[in-house]
Amino acid sequence: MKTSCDDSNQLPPGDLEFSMAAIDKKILVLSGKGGVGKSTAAVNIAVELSRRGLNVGLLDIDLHGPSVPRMTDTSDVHCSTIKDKIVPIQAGNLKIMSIAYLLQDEKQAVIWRGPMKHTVIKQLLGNTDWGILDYLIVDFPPGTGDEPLAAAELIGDGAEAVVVTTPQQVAVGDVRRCITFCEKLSLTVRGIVENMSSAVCPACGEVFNIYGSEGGRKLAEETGIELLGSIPIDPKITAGADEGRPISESGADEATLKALACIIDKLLKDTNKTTKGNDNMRIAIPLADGKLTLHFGHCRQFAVMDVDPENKSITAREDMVPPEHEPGVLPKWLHGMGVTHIIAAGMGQRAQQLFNQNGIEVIVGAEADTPENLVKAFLSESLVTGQNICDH
Ligand SMILES: Nc1ncnc2c1ncn2[C@@H]1O[C@H](COP(=O)(O)OP(=O)(O)OP(=O)(O)O)[C@@H](O)[C@H]1O
Repeated sequence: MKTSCDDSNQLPPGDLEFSMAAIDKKILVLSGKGGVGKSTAAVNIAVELSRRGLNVGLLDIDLHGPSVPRMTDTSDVHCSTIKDKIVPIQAGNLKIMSIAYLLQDEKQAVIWRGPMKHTVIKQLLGNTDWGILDYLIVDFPPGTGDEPLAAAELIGDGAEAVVVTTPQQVAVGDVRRCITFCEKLSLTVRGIVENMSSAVCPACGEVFNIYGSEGGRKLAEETGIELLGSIPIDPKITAGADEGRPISESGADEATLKALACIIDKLLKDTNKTTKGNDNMRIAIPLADGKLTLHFGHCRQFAVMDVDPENKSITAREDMVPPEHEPGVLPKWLHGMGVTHIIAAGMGQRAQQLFNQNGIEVIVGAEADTPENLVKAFLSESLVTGQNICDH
């Protein structure tokens, strides 16, 4: 995988909440035990999603055995920081960050105590310059102990889990413990990946279900959680991972590639990105005294209006306090909340560009009025817009 350290698209320092708000979907890849293929699943899900044109982050917080650098051929890379932000490794539209990039030697993390681990995980999440992402795939520490618990809490609301298991594990309690762990944290379990489910004959390509073929399906039925796919044992996966190649570049068997494609299709199937962007509309209006402010740069509140464009009606309103105004922060914050339009009185060209880069359409020159009146006028195409009085 060809990589470089990305020093473009710098964002100003922000905290964990703001970094996470700019990421549409967070998928935590979990397993009840080590060695079942959790990192393999995390790396390949991230790579495949990025190959489908999505902006993806891959974060490895498996402190005791970070495998992502080896699997992505980035073991020799050391990360730089710019303006307090750690610059992730960039491979196309995939951004990779691993605890291993920050360690002087591999064993360093193993001796850290709980609070130190917590601080490092927080830094990796909040201080990495992820920018705007469609997906962040997180390779979690195995098990359901304190480390994964603390990490899941840091990532916060709205994350989903993918549980990786093997046919042997399906039969024991580890997977169920993982599911209980997710329930306790109110984490949605997006699906189960059954790994090493069968073996492919290298001579004829026939698939043998060494452990029987029903384990994953039965577990899915029993728990009501979708079986995303069953990946066979394929020596090409092991060899590819050791050479830093994802499954799709490892010469893996047809059955393996199909299984991986099935997992990605299912993950994307009901990804409702439209709720945050395409069909629905979310209009943000900077406020002062309940009306559109003429001083955008100083506004202390935004009305965020959900709109049904078909019926030209307002479906919800939420008033939000923005973070401190620093270049690039507001567009990122509003994008993270799924805002598609902003109605302002005046705005500088540079700020407009930043909003546009974040997929937010800017309407300038509106007059001080209530958010409801402005949005109704906008929807009926009667919004009066005059001069763009830029107030910086
Ligand atoms: N389906 C598969 N076929 C063949 N080899 C596989 C398969 N899945 C994973 N492996 C190999 O098994 C080993 C363990 O996989 P991996 O590191 O992904 O597991 P893990 O659950 O993340 O382990 P740990 O918790 O120790 O990090 C790796 O060498 C990997 O290449």
